[in-house]
Amino acid sequence: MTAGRFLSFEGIDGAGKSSHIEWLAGWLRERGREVLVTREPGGTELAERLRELVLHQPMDALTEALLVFAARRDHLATRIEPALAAGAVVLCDRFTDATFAYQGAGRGFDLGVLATLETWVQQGRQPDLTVWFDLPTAVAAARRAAVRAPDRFESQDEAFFERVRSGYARRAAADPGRFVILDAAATPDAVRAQLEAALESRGPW
Ligand SMILES: Nc1ncnc2c1ncn2[C@@H]1O[C@H](COP(=O)(O)OP(=O)(O)O)[C@@H](O)[C@H]1O
Ligand SMILES: Cc1cn([C@H]2C[C@H](O)[C@@H](COP(=O)(O)OP(=O)(O)O)O2)c(=O)[nH]c1=O
Repeated sequence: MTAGRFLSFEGIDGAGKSSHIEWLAGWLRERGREVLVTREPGGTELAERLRELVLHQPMDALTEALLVFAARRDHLATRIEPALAAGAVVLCDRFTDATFAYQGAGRGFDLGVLATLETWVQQGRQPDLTVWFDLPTAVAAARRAAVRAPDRFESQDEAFFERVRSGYARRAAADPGRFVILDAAATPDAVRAQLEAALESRGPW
């Protein structure tokens, strides 16, 4: 049986992740792969309920970190691990790098506590590949303003998103073999071409 592959997609809000994940799912299905498209926080009934709270309910940074990891635990145990065991490619819109970027760098929450939670919850599981859609915060802000009402994160100021972007840069530097960095300020066609080239170079799929 074909081995499962776990891909995560990261970037500040408005970077273009959602727009490209569906395209990539089609690209993989054309190659005969079983694909699970999912997201965090979310991906299970319980985790989607926690997502609603995290995105809309006021809470402190520790509560926020515990809830995203609780959601992650349920998602990993009941959906991601079974899909990987069945040979699927899992495309996950955000994973633990987002926690280090948003709760860690963005909110200033203790990175050591996050690392402990990461170890407990993931028991060694990491994405095989993480695609970081990187772009200047002002470009992402302009895209967000054009399309949707902001949640608790999207309503943060530009300085917050600068910290989040730096947080992603540190995670990428610490694990360069796992990360692919895309220039997400490019046109949609150019972003897609970068993504396709990155995937081709990591095949066969
Ligand atoms: N490369 C791009 N150039 C211009 N606009 C884009 C690009 N990629 C996505 N968009 C638009 O920006 C907005 C945010 O994209 P989205 O995929 O929802 O981002 P994310 O999931 O990373 O928050 C959407 O309106 C989308 O159509
Ligand atoms: C996974 C995760 C997401 N988040 C935040 C980042 C995003 O602002 C928000 C939801 O992510 P996302 O699904 O990208 O939002 P949208 O559907 O609006 O594009 O949750 C964290 O703060 N920590 C986390 O661990």
